[in-house]
Amino acid sequence: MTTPALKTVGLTKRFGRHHALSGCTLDIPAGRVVGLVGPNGAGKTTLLQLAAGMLAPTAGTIEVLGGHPASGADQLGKVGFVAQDTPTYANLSIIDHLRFGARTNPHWDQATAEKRIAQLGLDPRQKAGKLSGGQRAQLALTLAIAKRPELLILDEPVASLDPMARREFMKGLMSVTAEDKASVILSSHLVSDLERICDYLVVLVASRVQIAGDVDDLLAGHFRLTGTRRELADLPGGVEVIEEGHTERQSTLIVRADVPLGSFTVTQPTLEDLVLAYMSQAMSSRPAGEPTR
Ligand SMILES: Nc1ncnc2c1ncn2[C@@H]1O[C@H](COP(=O)(O)OP(=O)(O)OP(=O)(O)O)[C@@H](O)[C@H]1O
Repeated sequence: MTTPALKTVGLTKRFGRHHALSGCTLDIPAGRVVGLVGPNGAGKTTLLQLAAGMLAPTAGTIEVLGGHPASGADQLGKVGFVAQDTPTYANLSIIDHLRFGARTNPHWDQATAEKRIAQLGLDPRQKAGKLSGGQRAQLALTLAIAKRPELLILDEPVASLDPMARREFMKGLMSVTAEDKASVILSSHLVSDLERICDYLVVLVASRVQIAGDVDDLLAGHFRLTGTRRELADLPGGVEVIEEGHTERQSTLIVRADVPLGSFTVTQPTLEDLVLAYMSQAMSSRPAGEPTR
């Protein structure tokens, strides 16, 4: 069996009395592009920072590529991390950033870094402080890619980008994953940002993992049922209702099922339908009055 990219058991992070991440258990195979989706404050950054070794767990365990996060030079060299605010040094030029990368990373790939900067049309002498938000995000991604990491962790990499820049960023990322076979974990509020490139999905809401798995398996195991309330009242065993919506004439259910549903009107939900269903299930099962943070 190959070593998982990320394995957590009961991983929990508290800040004071507040749970930012609760009992998170994941076993994500290597070689995947993983979408970590959840609303504001769900715990996405906390999980990614635990994986990057920037935070220590309160309870539970976490392994990244079979090792402890940030446990030494070897482990640090295997993981590239781009934080949410895509930090760069404002007074250093792009070329200085590449020099710094070359000096601090044992597997640094200068040719790839220079090629990406040229493809992006950036002037290597430009100071990072003078770049736009999107260009800075591209520079931070270039630095992370040129490390040649086995796992690339990107925290909301497209949040500050306009739609064109989003597309360019995702295109760049796709070419990297195709060439390098690296594992990638990237977070977003929106599944629409991720669904074209991710083959594995983790939905995190209110500090808990709601569902995680292979995108194809998730889609194959979930269904949208439509009919009258009466028709849908009597579901067979093995069907779990994730979300339900009713109008006077028609009811719609998103269900998870491992039994035939031949007697119902069944269509295939999109990945976005599925994520929204799990998000609303998690929000509605939160006890009344429980704060979101
Ligand atoms: N250093 C900290 N001290 C106290 N609370 C924190 C700290 N970092 C995060 N939190 C809290 O933990 C929860 C999870 O935060 P986190 O940043 O992981 O969420 P997120 O899913 O990344 O949110 P967003 O999409 O808004 O970036 C939030 O309620 C946040 O306020």
